[in-house]
Amino acid sequence: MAKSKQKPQNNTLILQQEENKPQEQAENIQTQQEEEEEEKSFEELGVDPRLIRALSKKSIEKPTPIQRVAIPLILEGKDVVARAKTGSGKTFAYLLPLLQKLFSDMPSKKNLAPTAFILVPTRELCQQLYLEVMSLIELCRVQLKVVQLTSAMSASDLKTALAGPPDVLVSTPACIQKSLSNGILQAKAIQDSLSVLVLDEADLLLSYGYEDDLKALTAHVPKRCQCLLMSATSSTDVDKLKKLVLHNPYILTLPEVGDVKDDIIPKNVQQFYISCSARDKLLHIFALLKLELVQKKVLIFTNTIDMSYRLKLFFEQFGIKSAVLNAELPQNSRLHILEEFNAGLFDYLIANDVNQSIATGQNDKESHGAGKKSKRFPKRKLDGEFGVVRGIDFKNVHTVINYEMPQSAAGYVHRIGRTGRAYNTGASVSLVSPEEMNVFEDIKSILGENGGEDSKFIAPFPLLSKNAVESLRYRAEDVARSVTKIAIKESRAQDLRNEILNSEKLKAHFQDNPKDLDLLKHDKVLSKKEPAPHLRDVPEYLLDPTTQEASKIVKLARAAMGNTNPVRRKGFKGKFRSKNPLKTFSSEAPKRAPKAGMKRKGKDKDDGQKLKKKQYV
Ligand SMILES: Nc1ncnc2c1ncn2[C@@H]1O[C@H](COP(=O)(O)OP(=O)(O)OP(=O)(O)O)[C@@H](O)[C@H]1O
Repeated sequence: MAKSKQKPQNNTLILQQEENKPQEQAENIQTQQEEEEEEKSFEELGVDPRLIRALSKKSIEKPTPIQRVAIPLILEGKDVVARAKTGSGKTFAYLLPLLQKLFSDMPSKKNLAPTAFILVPTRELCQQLYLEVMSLIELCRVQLKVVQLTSAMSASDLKTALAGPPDVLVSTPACIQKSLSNGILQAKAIQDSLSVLVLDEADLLLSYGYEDDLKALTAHVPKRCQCLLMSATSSTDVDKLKKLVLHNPYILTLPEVGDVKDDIIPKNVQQFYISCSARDKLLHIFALLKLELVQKKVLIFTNTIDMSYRLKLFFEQFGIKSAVLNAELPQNSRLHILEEFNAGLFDYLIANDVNQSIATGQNDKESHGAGKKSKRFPKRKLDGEFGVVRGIDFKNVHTVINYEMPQSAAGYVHRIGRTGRAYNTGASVSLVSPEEMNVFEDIKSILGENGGEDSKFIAPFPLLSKNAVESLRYRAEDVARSVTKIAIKESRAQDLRNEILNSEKLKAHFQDNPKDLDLLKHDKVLSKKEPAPHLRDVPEYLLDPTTQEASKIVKLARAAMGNTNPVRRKGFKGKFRSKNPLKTFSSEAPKRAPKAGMKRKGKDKDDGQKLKKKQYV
């Protein structure tokens, strides 16, 4: 297959890879697009007015570069591979034309399988995507049936979901394979009905272990089916998938995606680092948060689940409320934590993004051990379909903190990509210990650093002075000592038990009230030891003027961005109390967590204790 010449455009590089098309034609496409595409509106791209109105209700007015190029091609029915950085709007780039096609060619009543499959690597993405599609359809007031499959579904659930059949199916490849092998989905029906196949987050599909599932499916994908492949990075896995499913695709690559520096990280994300010993990391993160030197909301990454709980327990002693998200929690809880965080119910989320099943080589993607209970104690199996970072659209994250460095540049890119989404700005702060310097140097060089020199792209964090850090050392170290291994173990087990109980109730409740979120709090206090009141505030005499100034600047910037209040979802509160099946929990329903530094009265001192009582009576 001959590759055509590469030619950079304003925002997009198009590589034409069609065997049958002469080079000349490829270039014509480039030139034409070069002139026209730059400032096109959704309307000019040919997007259906109903979809444009729906986007407008989501405050989305103009297309992103990848959308400008991809939408017309997909509307024309072309196979497309789109590679664009995280947060560049790839989802709408395929979803808008896909839905538009379904609006105009209403699927045939004779279809025995869905018209469109959207395959993603994790359940979190399935859920997020499903909600996105549903919300567009509702806003457009069009009758289309969309379902998501999860591997927790029994054969009869799958059968019910696929009855009809739905027009759009959102799933992981494993669930499709399960349905095929159970005879719930017929290969012949797929051959007759499938018109569009989307592989989203394609760079991750193979690394999550779906190669065999995909091969089994692609054997039945008809030649006429339009195939779309979306990816944040380019890799051999993407190439493999491309060969597996696509016929003469148009390859769209934003120039940012590649192997040069200011590439895959959005330009609107400022990257910083702080160099400190592993032992001093707690002290530094405490200073960053307590002195308010970073903008909220903050997403904090660790490499182990225990470290996430260590941080949470440490923060609690200073009145900083946070929630932990990890692969061992039940799926409903994880989805709910994500939704609450996105809705602005708490400001600090501590996430662990190491995919243990991949790390240990164990293929656990069909397992739901986290949701199973042994008689005495929940069995801690990790969920291999869990994807906390990859592709998840965290809303309004202004700062990403790498409390521990990721293992690879790709991991770094995916973590940092959770802020600065679309046209927003964001910042990242990486705490780098001497032991992590090698991986940090690798990341810098892969991102285009010129060896050894101080980074222009990942700069030293300027707002935290040595004095400010040292003034907090005593209290930070004192509290750090109290967060023992046993305390971490107990809290982790307690959180898991709570969440398993919650998860059952959540599942039942959300089946009836899919929009209710305000049910359970995930940022509840886990410490047995009550936080000492004097630790909640940093006394004035400990603050040096430079730090106070820095903190003011951050606050001013936040105010200028209109980010002083947490984002709350419309219609979020009080709608369901009367028929809330979680009555036992309603008294625990999230009051706003007190702002850091605000004193609380004795009554709501220990939410963890109260919750425990309610749950175990
Ligand atoms: N044209 C647009 N204008 C403003 N915001 C947009 C636009 N298109 C998408 N968005 C928003 O940008 C955010 C990121 O979009 P999306 O999740 O599609 O990015 P992505 O490229 O798929 O990222 P990732 O590779 O991390 O999955 C979403 O919140 C989405 O609603």
